[in-house]
Amino acid sequence: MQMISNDHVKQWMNLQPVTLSKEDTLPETLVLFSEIADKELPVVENGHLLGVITLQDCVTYLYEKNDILCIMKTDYYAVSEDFSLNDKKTPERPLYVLHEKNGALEGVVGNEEMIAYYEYVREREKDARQTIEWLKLGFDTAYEGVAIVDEKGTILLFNESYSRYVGVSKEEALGRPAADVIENSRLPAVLKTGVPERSQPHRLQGQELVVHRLPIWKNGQVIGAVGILVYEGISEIRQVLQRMERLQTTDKQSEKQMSREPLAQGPTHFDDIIGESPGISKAKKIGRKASKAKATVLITGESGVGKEPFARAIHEDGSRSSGPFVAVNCAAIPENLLESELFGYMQGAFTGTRNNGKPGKVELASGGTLFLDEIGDMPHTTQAKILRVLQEKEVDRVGGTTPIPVDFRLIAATNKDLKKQMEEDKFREDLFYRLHVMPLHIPPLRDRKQDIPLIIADRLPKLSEENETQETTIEKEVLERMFQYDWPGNVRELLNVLEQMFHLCEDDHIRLEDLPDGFNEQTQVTESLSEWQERKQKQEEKFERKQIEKVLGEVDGNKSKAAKRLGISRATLYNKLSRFS
Ligand SMILES: Nc1ncnc2c1ncn2[C@@H]1O[C@H](COP(=O)(O)OP(=O)(O)OP(=O)(O)O)[C@@H](O)[C@H]1O
Repeated sequence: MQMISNDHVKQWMNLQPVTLSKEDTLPETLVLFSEIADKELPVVENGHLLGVITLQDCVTYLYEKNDILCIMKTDYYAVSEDFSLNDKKTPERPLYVLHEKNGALEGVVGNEEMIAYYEYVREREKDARQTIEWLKLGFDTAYEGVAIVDEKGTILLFNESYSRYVGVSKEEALGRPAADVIENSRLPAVLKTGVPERSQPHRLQGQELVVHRLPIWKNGQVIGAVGILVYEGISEIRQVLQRMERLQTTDKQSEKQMSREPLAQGPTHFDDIIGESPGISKAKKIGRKASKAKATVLITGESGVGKEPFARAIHEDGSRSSGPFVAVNCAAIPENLLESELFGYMQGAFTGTRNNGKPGKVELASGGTLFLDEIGDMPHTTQAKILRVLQEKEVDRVGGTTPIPVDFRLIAATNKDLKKQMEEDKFREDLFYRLHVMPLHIPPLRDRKQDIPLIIADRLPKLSEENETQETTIEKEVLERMFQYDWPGNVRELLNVLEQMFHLCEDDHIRLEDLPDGFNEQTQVTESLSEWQERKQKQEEKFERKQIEKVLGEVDGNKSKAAKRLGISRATLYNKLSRFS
């Protein structure tokens, strides 16, 4: 039995159309024409269609003939009730729907019915467009990466998440064979076998993922396949399992230990570096590649963007992960101590040293990674020495005579413009090119504000967990205000602001009034670093003051007890109180 769809004439035909009988005259017929929108009328006898009279003929022969049968035509447009109005270009003339078996006239689809049908089609298309829009949005918002290929394995659809996972833009991917775009793709194999592959581990860009590969069957044939990346990484599943384990463990102490350890250090794997913006995804893609290579990586980006997490992730993801990760902040160590810190010193190298000498960080990094942070602040003479170490692969301890072989991978980072520094003769050109083998730039937070909610969603539950409080929530308006802000201190500032608000807020809910002062000015804040530092200092003072007042309240104003609780001396407490007053 044929299913009747909304396009079939049966749904639209007029069951009581205006009809003529054999006895009708031409003048009577003309009067009827004036009442209808069609230019043709059916002549019916005993429910059967004898023929049709056209308006044109009726007018032409009005004064010559009276009998309609003389001008009746039989070349009418007859269809059965399952005729689809969507199938062919619908004729301008009425459609006469005849019963398939007995040929009786069942109804007519004239002008009015066609107008109603077109109106319905327009509405349906509008709905379809809206549905497609929603599907597209949902497709791109989905956390899972989804790719759809046709029977030849050509990519037809590719969502944002997939694009992020494989680091290829949609424009580049669409229309290309899946095997060219997706590393080790098994979608072509699934197209061949037609057998779904569910929950399979898959390595993509050095990242472990769980994937489903599902063939699409239609009318008994595989017409395509869907690839779904389910989790951002197997490490995420591990994290979920760890979280569950943590919930189950009764030993609270070890529970705290487990949750605090990674927090104190920050992200150490690419999966833990939060952000899905194109900028951070690109940086992660380069970082993953870098972890597989041996070349020196130069990480650039403003202060607080997360250069150290990237350096750690490159180390952890690479072949040297079992070796040490040794970090040196070149800006934090006084110039005269930097060389002995980096290269070590021999016994008696300095007057007053009684020990047996000390290995430097370069030596300590042997078998692992040396991370030289703020390399732009390294003095010229030290730059020459580090260059020699890189070229010769051996280090001379200060005061030593025999070079010591070293084998380390170097990752350098800076928030300075090294090219400009070279022009100003502050940075050695030869060292720059030695470092600039795999450049990795981390964009500032203001250029990837879509990462803000993700960082908050990651950090806030951890703060609650660390502080053993109820899960803290945040008002949407606070996020909106955060989107308007420029974040000169980048992720570091965001984490700092979040922590302040976490401690200040009432009833475990962060509201607009908990935002530090700078945010409550409606104007866009674009401030210099020094202005930011000054404002940050004020915020910290405000926060400190609130903390002290809170503790003083808890100990009924007893300053000795308060100092003890705050972990500071009484003198420091008095000092702070006098500064606040
Ligand atoms: N994408 C991120 N996801 C989670 N935490 C992040 C991210 N980016 C940065 N952080 C955290 O933000 C803080 C600041 O980052 P970090 O110290 O690495 O910045 P930096 O670029 O090295 O700054 P500086 O140039 O001042 O050394 C750290 O606690 C780091 O763990």
